[in-house]
Amino acid sequence: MLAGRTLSRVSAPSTTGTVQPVPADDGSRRPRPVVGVLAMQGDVREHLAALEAGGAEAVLVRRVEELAAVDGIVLPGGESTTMDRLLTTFGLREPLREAIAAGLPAYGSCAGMILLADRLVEAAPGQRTLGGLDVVVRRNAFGRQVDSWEEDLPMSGVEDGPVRAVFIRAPWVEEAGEGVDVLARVGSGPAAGRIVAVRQGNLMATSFHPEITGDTRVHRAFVRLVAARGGDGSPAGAQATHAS
Ligand SMILES: NC(=O)CC[C@H](N)C(=O)O
Repeated sequence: MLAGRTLSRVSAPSTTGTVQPVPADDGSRRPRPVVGVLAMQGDVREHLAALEAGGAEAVLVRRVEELAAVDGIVLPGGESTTMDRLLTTFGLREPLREAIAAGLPAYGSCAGMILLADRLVEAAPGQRTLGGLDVVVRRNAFGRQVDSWEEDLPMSGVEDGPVRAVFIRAPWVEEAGEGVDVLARVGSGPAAGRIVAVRQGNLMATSFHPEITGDTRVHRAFVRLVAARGGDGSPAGAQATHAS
């Protein structure tokens, strides 16, 4: 899918008359991966902008056909119980769950982390997740006194200094399975030491919202993960074709 898009969109005739690809913005010749943002509810626009700035072609995903066309997907911040209901209404729950289980790279921020968790503490009655991450996530973990919290946190896989972590009625990872890499923990305050960013294979999640800070390094890290999957011999996009 990636190669096809490049040829149709960014090819230009050279002076010798042969067709040569135009290098991408970052100077590499790799095409931009197509990354969807689940657009049921939440801060969809912020993720679209951060993904575009982070080197992806960002598209909305509301329907199964749109899901089948992406190389990776972002599950935004918002309200996980509402997204849970809308996933069923839009007929996306099973296709998305299957695509993630089959290896579609996914990044969840805040409510998105909740959607990716295999197990929840403080779930709303009847609330379901898509799963994929071998973690226990506690919803609204910071409690009433620390409803929102901001801190600069070092995050592994993100170079050039700490990221501004903005927590809004945020979850944290209460337990992480053996295959889960912890990327960041809260550094101070009552929640010090709590796990707030993780990666497991093609899945990433943060309790915080990098999409609202103007710092695109976390999205860039996810776009690299998506691009690596497409470029490592596995057919990019193939993971989602079963969903159509
Ligand atoms: N900012 C957020 O995404 C908050 C998550 C919200 N508390 C939930 O359970 O979905």
